[in-house]
Amino acid sequence: MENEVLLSVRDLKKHFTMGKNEILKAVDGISFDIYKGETFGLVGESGCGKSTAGRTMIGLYDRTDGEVVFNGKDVHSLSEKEKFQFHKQMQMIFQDPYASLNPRSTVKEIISEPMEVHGLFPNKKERLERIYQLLEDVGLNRDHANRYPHEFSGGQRQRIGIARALALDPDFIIADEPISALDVSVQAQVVNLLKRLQEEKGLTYLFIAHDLSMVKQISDRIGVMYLGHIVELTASNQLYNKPLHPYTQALLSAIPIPDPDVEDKRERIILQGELPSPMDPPSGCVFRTRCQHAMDICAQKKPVWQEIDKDHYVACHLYDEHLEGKDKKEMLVNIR
Ligand SMILES: Nc1ncnc2c1ncn2[C@@H]1O[C@H](COP(=O)(O)OP(=O)(O)OP(=O)(O)O)[C@@H](O)[C@H]1O
Repeated sequence: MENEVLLSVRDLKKHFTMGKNEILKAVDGISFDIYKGETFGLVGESGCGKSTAGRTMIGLYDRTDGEVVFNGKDVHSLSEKEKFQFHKQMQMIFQDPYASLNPRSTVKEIISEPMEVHGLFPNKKERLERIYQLLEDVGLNRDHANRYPHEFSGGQRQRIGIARALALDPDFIIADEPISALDVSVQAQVVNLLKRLQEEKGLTYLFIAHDLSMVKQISDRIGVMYLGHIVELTASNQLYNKPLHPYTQALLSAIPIPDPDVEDKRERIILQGELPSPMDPPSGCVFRTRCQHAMDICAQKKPVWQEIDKDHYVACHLYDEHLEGKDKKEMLVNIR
């Protein structure tokens, strides 16, 4: 069956003006499609532009350039009326559920608010029934409705945030590091909940995270971000089994393997130094990975975004056509 595109991002840029003449290129030309019903994972280290990409896609930030097309419409060119409708279809779940829930509101009020704003379930009794249903959908119960956020654990608070995001029955949810602030034991529960809700409600997710191990479990396809760019994009399994970009290889090698025999034998690629600033980005990923050989080429020109295997895209000079034969072999040997 042909994949149906729900959201299409084309050469999207979001730059922040910092000082007089200083521009921070948080997102600097990213392109990908998200298919109906899938989970698209966006991963990369802190500061690479994942959240900014998500916020620009949902229209919380204006774009600097490029476009985001959702259900055939350009998100940044909607009329006020269209915007209102659009916000019903696209929701966001945040990293810190405590900060995103009003501490002075009860759970009932928190979940009710988006419905009130959009005039859904005007009948109070029906709305309350809907709130109870949403609480049950996320593994809480109706007794929780009159309590306040501080009375809940981190995992439960994230469930409240998810219930609120579901209140308008959206098609698409951006989950921005939804499990990073939670205990490891609770993380899997929230991931399982998100998966179950996806199946039950036919949801499409953009799942933003810095931790590749968890992203693998939930994502169908993954885009790897580095300093405002996507450097590799493919199906989740393919990315784990055959990572092409040295940066992806380095991120993967940082994930611990539970089997000590395998863990002892494998070679780790350590990312070197602090993550460089997008205010003053280096050319390529050479300072973070071991790809010393590509340094000269990266400084000269940006690598081309190309499909190396079926549905497996990468932007890296290691895969340039002109680098056939000995040069290419040498470079590949040096990063593996
Ligand atoms: N509103 C803003 N104004 C100015 N700079 C910003 C703003 N939001 C983000 N940035 C900068 O843009 C860059 C990308 O930040 P962003 O939060 O998108 O990265 P991230 O990959 O989501 O990282 P994290 O996981 O730490 O949130 C960073 O250098 C950040 O300081």
